[in-house]
Amino acid sequence: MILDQIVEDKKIRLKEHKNKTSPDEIRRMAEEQVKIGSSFYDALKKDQISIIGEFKQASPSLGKITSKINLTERMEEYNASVDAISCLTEEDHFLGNIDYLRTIRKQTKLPILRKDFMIDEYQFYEAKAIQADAILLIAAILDDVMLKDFYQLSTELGLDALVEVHDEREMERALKADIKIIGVNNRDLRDFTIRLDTTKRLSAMVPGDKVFVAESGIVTDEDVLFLKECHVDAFLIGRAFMEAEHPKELAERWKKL
Ligand SMILES: O=C(O)c1ccccc1NCC(=O)[C@H](O)[C@H](O)COP(=O)(O)O
Repeated sequence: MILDQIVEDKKIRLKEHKNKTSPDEIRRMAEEQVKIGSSFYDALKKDQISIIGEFKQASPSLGKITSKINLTERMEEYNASVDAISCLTEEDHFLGNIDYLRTIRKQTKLPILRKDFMIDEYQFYEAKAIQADAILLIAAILDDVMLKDFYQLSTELGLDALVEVHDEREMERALKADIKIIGVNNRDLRDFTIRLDTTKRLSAMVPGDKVFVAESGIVTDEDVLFLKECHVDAFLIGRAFMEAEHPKELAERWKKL
């Protein structure tokens, strides 16, 4: 499965990162950071629907999405219309980079989610050092012990954690670990098919005190209306915004629907 390949490539990248900035140094950098971004949790836990606008240049399912985007113009639109930013920092499959997140940080006080494949403590200190406000934990690549330990480490570092699940079993694991922010990825990572019905199916399991996020495959008004019926707190939107000339228009329309 693609996740196995991504994790293998991530291990190689991790070695490179650790050679460039040692674990001791990255911890020191993390400790020195003063928080700039607002709370990711608070941005999603509102009465109205929230939108997380993603920056991603490519993905395994879509290939290259954009040629060259004007980051400053995009950030002006995101700053005026979305509630949080998601920034891919994975290099090999999404063409992301931690420097990309650093650049975005300079242009916003909105909370930033570091979207990556977190498999090692080092990445959490790195996320803090580059001034991310939240990280993604993918249940499919973490066992229960790793999920618990990484969640605790995130909390200790003042990072919110969005825990991503794909099915009932992973949802049960997230609930058992008492995770506050749970996202359902509608993309089946075995064949990349999108089924928004996954959010609907799993919504029945989510207690009202959780922040519930629908991720992936949200591109039309009908998609937004369907997911609003599933009582989600937030949408995470990548492709539709990256391909739109003006993501602000889409975000404003979808909030009002
Ligand atoms: O999108 C992929 O191909 C993919 C493959 C393997 C792991 C994760 C993948 N996607 C990451 C995401 O979660 C999406 O970037 C995010 O939910 C936004 O999705 P979309 O709005 O469909 O671009």
